[in-house]
Amino acid sequence: MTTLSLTGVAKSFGRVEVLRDVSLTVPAGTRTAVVGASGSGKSTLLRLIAGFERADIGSISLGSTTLAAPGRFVAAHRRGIGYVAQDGALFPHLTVEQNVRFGLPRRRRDPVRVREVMELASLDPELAGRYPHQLSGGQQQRVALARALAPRPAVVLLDEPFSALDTGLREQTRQAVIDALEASGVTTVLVTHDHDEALSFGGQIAVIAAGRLVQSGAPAAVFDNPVSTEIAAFLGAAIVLPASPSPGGVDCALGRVAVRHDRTGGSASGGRVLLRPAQLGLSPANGTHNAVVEDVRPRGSHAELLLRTAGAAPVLIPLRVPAHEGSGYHAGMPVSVTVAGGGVLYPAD
Ligand SMILES: Nc1ncnc2c1ncn2[C@@H]1O[C@H](COP(=O)(O)OP(=O)(O)OP(=O)(O)O)[C@@H](O)[C@H]1O
Repeated sequence: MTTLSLTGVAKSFGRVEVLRDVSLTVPAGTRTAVVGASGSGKSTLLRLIAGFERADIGSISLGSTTLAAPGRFVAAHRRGIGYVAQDGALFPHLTVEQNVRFGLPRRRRDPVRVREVMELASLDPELAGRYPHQLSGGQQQRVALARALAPRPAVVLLDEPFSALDTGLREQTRQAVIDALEASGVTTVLVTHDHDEALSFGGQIAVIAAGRLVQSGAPAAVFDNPVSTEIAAFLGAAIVLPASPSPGGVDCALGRVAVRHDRTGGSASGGRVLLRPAQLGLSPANGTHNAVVEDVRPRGSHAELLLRTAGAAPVLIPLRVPAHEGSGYHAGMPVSVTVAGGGVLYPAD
């Protein structure tokens, strides 16, 4: 178990700056998910840690060993880092067992260790003699993980390892991989563009946007208090409403809301308040209303409602309700929306 640290890392390809001033610490034995939109620089970051690319400036270290810094570069195969690619990158002409064994140095190709890591990755011993094309996508990814874990690396890097799997298999494989990483206690970095995956992967999430690390911390803390409304929307459904100051909070189209976190620096002029759909309660209006149903779309187990807030500057709010509740609403119906808990206040646009 070793701590991975990046300090002030930057990388350009030609004139294109892909990463800028990235600093990140992944404590020994913990898991961090780096999440960002396509092209934000996630894979490049992993490739710099793995030693497949050289940083222009900054340093990367593992415990007390500097892997990369001005004037120093440890080659990829000497870093003690395991890498799992998007498609697993298994050798098609080798069996499962041979693929896993390949992860071990030539003189230490111990069959006991092969069996041990296969078990760690929840791979049935019966699969040992199969070839990659005889496995499901999820099994292939678990073989790739077993191969990466076999030599007991200090760090494992996972580059979108679940993105090619379909929904059910993805969930199942993700949990098997998390369990294997947990049991091996290896320091891990996952990159993904999927916010749910990132929020449920480990103890830390790091959000990257246009090559900059914009926020990092415990997943619940980052989700609860995003640095910007853009990051809030990237991490999950977000409702952002104009807000003016009022005693004990702010006034917005849904009424008075307490401020849970103030990101305006204490501005007395209000701004915009962020709420999450799970905070909203909906009922048919009984007397006063603060919104009107614009549209109802049944979606099997749930219904998607679009609400238009009442008042001078209406805002559209998408909301999900269970199917049996959705049938109680129709377009044009006045409704009462309540807000539980506070919001996060941001400066006006
Ligand atoms: N070897 C390279 N030469 C030139 N440009 C590159 C190279 N590798 C990456 N880039 C560019 O760097 C930017 C970031 O790429 P990167 O693959 O790191 O992003 P990403 O966040 O992993 O994206 P995705 O989720 O789509 O894989 C992109 O604009 C990409 O075109």
